Amino acid sequence: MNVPSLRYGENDTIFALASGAGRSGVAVIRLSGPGVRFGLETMAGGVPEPRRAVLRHLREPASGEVLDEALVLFFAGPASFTGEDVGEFHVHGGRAVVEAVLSALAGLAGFRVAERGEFTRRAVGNGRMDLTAAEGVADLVEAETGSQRRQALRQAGGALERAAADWRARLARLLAWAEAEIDFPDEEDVPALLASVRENAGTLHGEIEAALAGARRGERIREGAVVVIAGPPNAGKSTLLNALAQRDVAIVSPIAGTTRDTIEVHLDLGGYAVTLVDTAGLRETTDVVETMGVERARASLERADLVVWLESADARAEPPAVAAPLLRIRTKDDQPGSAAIGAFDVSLSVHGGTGMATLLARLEAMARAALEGGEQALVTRARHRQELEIVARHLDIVRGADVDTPVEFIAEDLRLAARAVGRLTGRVDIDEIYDLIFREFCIGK
Ligand SMILES: Nc1nc2c(c(=O)[nH]1)N(C=O)[C@@H](CNc1ccc(C(=O)N[C@@H](CCC(=O)O)C(=O)O)cc1)CN2
Ligand SMILES: Nc1nc2c(ncn2[C@@H]2O[C@H](COP(=O)(O)OP(=O)(O)OP(=O)(O)O)[C@@H](O)[C@H]2O)c(=O)[nH]1
Ligand SMILES: [Mg+2]
Repeated sequence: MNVPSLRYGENDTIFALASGAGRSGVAVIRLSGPGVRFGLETMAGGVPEPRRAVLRHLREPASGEVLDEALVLFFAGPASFTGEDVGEFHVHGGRAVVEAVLSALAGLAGFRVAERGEFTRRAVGNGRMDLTAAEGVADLVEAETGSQRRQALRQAGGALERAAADWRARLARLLAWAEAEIDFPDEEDVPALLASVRENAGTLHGEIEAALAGARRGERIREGAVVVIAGPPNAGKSTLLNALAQRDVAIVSPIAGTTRDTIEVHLDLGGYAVTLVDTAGLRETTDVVETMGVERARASLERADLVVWLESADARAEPPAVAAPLLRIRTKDDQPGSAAIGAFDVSLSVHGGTGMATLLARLEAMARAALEGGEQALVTRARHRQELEIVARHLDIVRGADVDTPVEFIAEDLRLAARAVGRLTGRVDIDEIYDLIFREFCIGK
């Protein structure tokens, strides 16, 4: 069925610089929409054979001036990234070249600059991928570590999309059984039918719970694990942050209470993304600004996946109780009196250059222990987890239904479960919505 489009600008031909902003060797300008053939004819003198790169002069349509010599590509819809006709100009990456080609495109009738994510949005709208795969594409562009890249690639390739489509189809089948029972009640079959619906709901429930079990690791891989450096003032926290970041991020000084704001640095720890947070030294103080810093430090400790607690001979304190695992570090072990510090996991001196390899190895091992396997997780965002928790809740009710449960209730839980999967994938079944509306009508109306 052809549903008329209500989205503004959906029939425009969109274009954008697809490669990064700024000077580069080659820049890719991508076009998508019904006007692509016209655009290629007007600016490149013709439409290349699909999926074959050709070298062409790009011309300013009005003046005929040659703007660049470029590689030109054409992908005929629907076999393209967006599902529409797609064109590409691979131009020399200078600012003036890119600017001239973009402004020539802007002058073509029906052409406009693409909005953020609009190419992928059209791919979803044209059924090329679902929302979870589109999120995977976004994650692939953002990926900073190997594990993030592998996770995003799986998701962009449809790992969650396929699982969700399967869950959805099975829910629809269970719903059809339940609804047949509502419309054509046949007393004798009820117990057998109910047993079968319950059993199938139980199997589905198990699969959703298994997906949810990997959610924490999946989300941590994507967002990065949070490692908080904490300890008393002057313990060498900012010095350690700078050493791990291999750049001068935080101010270091012999004055206790130097750091006030929390300072975040993104690190690749053995292939895993980690956000390293430097915090204000914990102590009671009358300084208003430092007090705010200490409050921020305590808030960071609460969201930590790992706390790295620092102490030195000239800065001693017992760690506070925290939920996350805690690694105790003795710093400045080049200082006299260091031996007096009792229990610790790693001893190091940033100035002396000792113990750093041991600390890094410990951090990598802890990151691996906490995140390994997370790249295979189906659930990589809170959004996925929340929808699947709704699905699991309704399936749990269905699998526990007894003979007295009205079949209408079972159908309703199945419907709510299916709807949550629909929100997850962004594929809301039009037939289902029609069914919901027209079921209220009577036959013959
Ligand atoms: N130059 C260029 N490189 C790029 C992209 C692009 O759009 N342009 N991509 C964009 O993000 C990624 C590649 N992704 C793509 C995904 C699907 C299709 C495509 O044409 N799909 C058709 C045909 C499939 C086939 O031949 O196997 C289809 O799905 O029907 C193209 C690129 C990364 N590299
Ligand atoms: N001897 C020695 N001194 C160090 C070492 N690491 C840091 N320091 C010194 O210790 C002092 C405090 O270092 P910071 O890194 O600013 O300490 P901090 O824990 O961030 O302190 P606050 O931000 O005030 O909480 C500075 O004078 C550093 O040079 C080390 O390995 N050996
Ligand atoms: Mg500091």
